[in-house]
Amino acid sequence: MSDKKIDLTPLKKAGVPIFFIVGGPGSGKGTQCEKIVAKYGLSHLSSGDLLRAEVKSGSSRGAELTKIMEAGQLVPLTVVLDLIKEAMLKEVAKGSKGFLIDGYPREVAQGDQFEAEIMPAKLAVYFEVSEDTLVKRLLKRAETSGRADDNMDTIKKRLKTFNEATAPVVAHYEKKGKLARIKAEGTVDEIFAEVVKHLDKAIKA
Ligand SMILES: Nc1ncnc2c1ncn2[C@H]1C[C@H](O)[C@@H](COP(=O)(O)OP(=O)(O)OP(=O)(O)O)O1
Ligand SMILES: Nc1ncnc2c1ncn2[C@H]1C[C@H](O)[C@@H](COP(=O)(O)O)O1
Ligand SMILES: [Mg+2]
Repeated sequence: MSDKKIDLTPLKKAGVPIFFIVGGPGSGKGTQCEKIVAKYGLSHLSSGDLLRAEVKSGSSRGAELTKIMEAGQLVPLTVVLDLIKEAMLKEVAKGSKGFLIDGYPREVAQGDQFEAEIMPAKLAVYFEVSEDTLVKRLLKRAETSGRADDNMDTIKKRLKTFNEATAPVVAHYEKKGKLARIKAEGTVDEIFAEVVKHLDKAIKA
């Protein structure tokens, strides 16, 4: 990352569809995105994965990012948005058919800034899952994930951040008529069947 302005012309010219994928920690965003990629061939960019890669790269801000993520808090908007822009540009250069932006927006301002600077999203897909289920899934994932934030202490903090900062995102896109609210307590395939209904409709529109 640098302070240089990112030239978004190729991304804007591509004009491909963009879907925001929103949900609490462990709601199944990554799991469903994998299935969407397999069916629709869209490019999947997870803001959390991009941040973890940035930490792994050993960049100067890695230590600062680790601290924020282990505290279950949100990293600054410009840091995430710049990582997403760079990743989108790389995908567009490879001929991307469209994007799943997983874990973004985490706060209303993130969505507004993304849409103002890049392009409006077609739809925000929201996976609605109870806190009990989220905790169960994350504790199970903790057995194998190696993720520093898959522990009870950080999970509680991530849920608090979700309720305070991200729940308003859901209301924001609902008000704009751009929200697909999907009850996501069932099996992966049951949830995916609902996802397909919404994506097919949005892609045709
Ligand atoms: N429908 C489901 N039923 C049971 N387990 C599921 C379901 N969907 C996903 N999982 C599992 C897979 C993972 O171990 C865990 C969390 O799913 P995952 O796709 O990683 O969530 P996520 O991407 O929303 O979480 P995070 O925000 O932490 O990255 O739950
Ligand atoms: N869009 C984001 N804004 C701020 N912080 C973010 C964003 N996406 C991820 N993060 C940080 C905070 C999260 O707790 C961790 C892990 O993200 P995840 O999507 O759960 O993998 O990264
Ligand atoms: Mg994920």
